[in-house]
Amino acid sequence: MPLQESLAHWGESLINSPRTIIFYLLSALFLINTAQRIRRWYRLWHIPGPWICGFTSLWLLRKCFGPRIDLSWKELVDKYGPVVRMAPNEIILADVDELLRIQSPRSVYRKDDWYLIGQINPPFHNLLSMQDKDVRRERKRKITPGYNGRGGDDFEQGLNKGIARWIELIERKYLSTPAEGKPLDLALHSHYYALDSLGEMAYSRQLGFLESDTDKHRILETNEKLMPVMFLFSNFIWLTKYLRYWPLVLLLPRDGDKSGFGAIMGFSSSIIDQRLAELAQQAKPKGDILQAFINEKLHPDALREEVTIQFFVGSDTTASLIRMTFLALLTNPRVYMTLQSEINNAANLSSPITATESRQLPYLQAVIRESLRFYPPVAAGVFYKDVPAEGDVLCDKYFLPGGTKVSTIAGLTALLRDKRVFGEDAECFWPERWIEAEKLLDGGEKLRLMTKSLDLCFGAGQFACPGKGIALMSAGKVIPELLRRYNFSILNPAEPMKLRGAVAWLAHDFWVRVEKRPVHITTGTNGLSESSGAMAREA
Ligand code: HEM
Repeated sequence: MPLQESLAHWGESLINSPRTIIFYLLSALFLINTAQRIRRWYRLWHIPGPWICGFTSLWLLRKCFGPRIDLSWKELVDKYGPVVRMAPNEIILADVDELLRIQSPRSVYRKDDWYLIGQINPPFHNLLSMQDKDVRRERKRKITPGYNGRGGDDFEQGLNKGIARWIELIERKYLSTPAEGKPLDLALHSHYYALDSLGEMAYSRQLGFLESDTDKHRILETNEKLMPVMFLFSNFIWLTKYLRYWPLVLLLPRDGDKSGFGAIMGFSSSIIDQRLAELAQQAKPKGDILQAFINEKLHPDALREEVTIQFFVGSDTTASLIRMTFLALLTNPRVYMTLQSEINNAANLSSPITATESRQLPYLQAVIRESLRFYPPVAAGVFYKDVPAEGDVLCDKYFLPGGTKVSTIAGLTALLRDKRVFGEDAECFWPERWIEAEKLLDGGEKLRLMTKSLDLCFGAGQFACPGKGIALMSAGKVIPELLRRYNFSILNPAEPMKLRGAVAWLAHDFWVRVEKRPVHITTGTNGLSESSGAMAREA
């Protein structure tokens, strides 16, 4: 009896004390959480990686706040091998053949919810944010002709206008003399150039960044603030889903915004409406990307999404390629001088240099390839693909159950600095490696291996970037045109540029001094003379 009584008393006190109830509830939650974590750890226990990454995403979270997450991923690959666990369900893959296999047109891997960060205008989707394989294939089929220049216009016309405006701006405001220095921020201006020339190629309009020399609609300022947030969200997919709901949806750009990419969206919408109205009045079709999309009978909603996404994915990346090439040149005087003399010695170059001429300058092409290798423009993005439901085996060794997220970009920096492929000096910027590889008497094998890795900068197979040709043409024309006209030097050698990886590279304060070179440029086939101001204004 006394025992029964004391047990009943103990039971009562357990239930009656609120503190005790809270204690038991918290303990139960803790046990459930621990059990879940152990279950998640066990799913991929056989994948190498830091032990903490098997239980929590804290490692990834911490790296998201650092400036160079790509180098942290490389360290993991160097230490653990080509398949590494970086979070409980997230894998880095750094094997070229496996990356090509899982992205091939027949692969049943699909885009993960990570791509929802590319859905700039919910509920509508663009090619980047679409996940359904069949819907994507159909959309890509329709938009590819536009990216390949089948709108009719030569993309070069648009690029020439962008180049002319940049030169006109330099001549007007940024030419330094021994008596006076006029610093120019190459980080900012390369982005202005990328946006302006995309405006020309996408819908034959100038966006006016270079002409006004301002961050119109505060696009870049907003981008700079938004990208780190998006980057953080993109690594925590469950958060990304909430981005579609109030109040987080307010962070996303919206058609009609006065600033940020929403302003470009609004501008694109009005241009599309105007173009459709003109065509209805039998106006002569233009030859730009928009026209190519219209020719493929894209719905007006799809037109708006596909035209606008180009500015999100095409401007940061192209600007990054241009500015990182300049950074590499200005910090390697020998490479800089070799390239300048190749340009000086090339006979009868047009002005601006045509895409064909640019492709015929071997050292320039080697410099651009090396710049892509050394600073891949999207090396800080994960671009997860989901393992199909039946699971998959990577590198003949590692079984991944269905639903595991495999990053097809996180392994890129490790691959592009792999000494077995790029040589013992893979950690150095050295364009000659591409020229030397071409000379080897190995039937082109080494060059093929190097190029196979490098091409992964643009994704592959069914996910490959359709803007690759535009980006390479854009950089291939503007870089030599600026180098033949001006001498550039870095103003702050200790920290030439402020850089932070957040999917793309956020760069600012790349201050340089620009001086006119004593070279004579004859008016070439494209009509850009030494004084290009008149042409820029006409354009
Ligand atoms: C150096 C410049 C560029 C680089 C390195 C680059 C790289 C990439 C990468 C890695 C992807 C993602 C592949 C994946 O999902 O796995 C991508 C997708 C895409 N890029 Fe680019 N890009 C560049 C320039 C451009 C330009 C200039 C445009 C447009 C004018 C563009 C348009 C797109 C589009 C629409 C997609 C989505 C493709 C799809 O989902 O099938 N990109 N790009």
